[in-house]
Amino acid sequence: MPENTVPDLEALKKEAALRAVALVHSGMRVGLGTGSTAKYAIEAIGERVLSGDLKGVVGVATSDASEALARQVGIPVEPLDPRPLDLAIDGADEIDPRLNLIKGLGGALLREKLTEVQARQLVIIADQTKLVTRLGEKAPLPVEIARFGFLSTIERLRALGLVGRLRQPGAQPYVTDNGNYIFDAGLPASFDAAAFERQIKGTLGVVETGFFLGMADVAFVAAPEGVRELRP
Ligand SMILES: O=C(CO)[C@H](O)[C@H](O)COP(=O)(O)O
Repeated sequence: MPENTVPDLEALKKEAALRAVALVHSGMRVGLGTGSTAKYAIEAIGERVLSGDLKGVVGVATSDASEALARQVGIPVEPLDPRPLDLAIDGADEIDPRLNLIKGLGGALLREKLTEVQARQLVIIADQTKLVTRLGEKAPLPVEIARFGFLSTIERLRALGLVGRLRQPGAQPYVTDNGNYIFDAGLPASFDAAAFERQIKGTLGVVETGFFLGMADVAFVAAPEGVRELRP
């Protein structure tokens, strides 16, 4: 690529998505992620379903938006049940060198975690801007909290040292598919992610955090030089 050329992020996201979709085979139950990168994967699975290349594939969607898109592109969708998923494909907001993740800037963290924890293989797709040396470097940690008493929950989170704000894109707070709010928390420069996760999850009013620790099996990360396959 010539110097000073800005990489086309959408093209990179699509390249990463196509690498993941190559892992989908007929008969699989596949977790369908949420966000602008996962969208390319859902569209590509749909194309393979419609062309007859993939038969008997069923999607389990991680958001209302992904479910609508999946149905639109021809992927049969089922609700999550206790059976394992063969594969889940999703984007991420940050990916550290051990493939620990921050997810949830798209607001779907709870359904993503519920779905992806049941996947035999969690495949992350991203462009290179999502790589970080430590979680919290670029993105806040989304924390899904109950609406009832949310100001009290936020006080409790602040008492843990989390500096942040309620997600509020307009006049009203952002509401997740589950009817909850999101507190976007800046993370300290140094912390033990697993211990911090337990502490935040143990806070009254917290529903789930955007830490996805030890969950990803592989990440396809696209850069102008090509797609890298990263493993923990
Ligand atoms: O966690 C997510 C949604 O809850 C997304 O996977 C994450 O925000 C990445 O999205 P994008 O591919 O649009 O950058």
